[in-house]
Amino acid sequence: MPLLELDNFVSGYGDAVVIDGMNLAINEHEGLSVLGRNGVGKTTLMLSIMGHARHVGGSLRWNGDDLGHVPAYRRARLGLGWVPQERDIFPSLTVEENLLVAGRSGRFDLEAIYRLFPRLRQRRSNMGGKLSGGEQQMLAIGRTLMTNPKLLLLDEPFEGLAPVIVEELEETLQRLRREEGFATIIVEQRAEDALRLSDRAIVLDRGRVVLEGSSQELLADFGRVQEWIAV
Ligand SMILES: Nc1ncnc2c1ncn2[C@@H]1O[C@H](COP(=O)(O)OP(=O)(O)OP(=O)(O)O)[C@@H](O)[C@H]1O
Repeated sequence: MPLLELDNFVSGYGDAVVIDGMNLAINEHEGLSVLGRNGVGKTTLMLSIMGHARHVGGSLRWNGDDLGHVPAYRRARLGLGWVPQERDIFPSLTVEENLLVAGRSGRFDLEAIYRLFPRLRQRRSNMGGKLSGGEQQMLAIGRTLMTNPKLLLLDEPFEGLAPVIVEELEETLQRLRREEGFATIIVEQRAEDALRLSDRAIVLDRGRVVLEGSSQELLADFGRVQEWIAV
């Protein structure tokens, strides 16, 4: 049974439909990239999975259970770990406090996060608002890992970061997948980076899947992806 399954799923905001009949299944340990131009609905898909957009039709299942009427805060408790594009770090809490407020018992505790991101250990007493963009992103990921999720949803984790930091983060995300077996969904403008981090990808246009395939396949035939994502 898939970990997460969308069946003819429709969602949006108010009267506006953004995700328009999506079929998608993600298995445990699987990595999926969600690609597409600005405004095609990538973030809305993540927000819908987390319960922050209006569910209009179709179904959304988690481990086979219908999530349709489950409020957002309970979805996080069920093992859906969301790392928002805005990162949402508490600026007046320290790095360590930012991590501890999210903590729930499980494999990932403070020590595990500091092993994964040694830079956060060095910065443990710094205020969240005083971190560089890369450190903020590490903290955002670390904080979500503290909830011990089964599925990690990352919205443009590399946005605005220097290439050397992107490389460091990519390595860490690879390790997480390989060693910890996380299922991940990654929304990214940098399509090639995302494809290298995933098993499979979908390309969206106007709230629908217009292209899908294994990441290897799509990397080998990247021109087809670019037809849909080039601006
Ligand atoms: N809170 C909202 N209320 C109403 N419409 C919204 C809201 N957020 C997004 N939209 C609209 O939904 C559509 C899809 O936006 P979404 O942010 O999901 O796209 P995206 O593919 O993630 O783009 P980006 O790469 O710019 O983040 C857009 O037309 C956008 O204007």
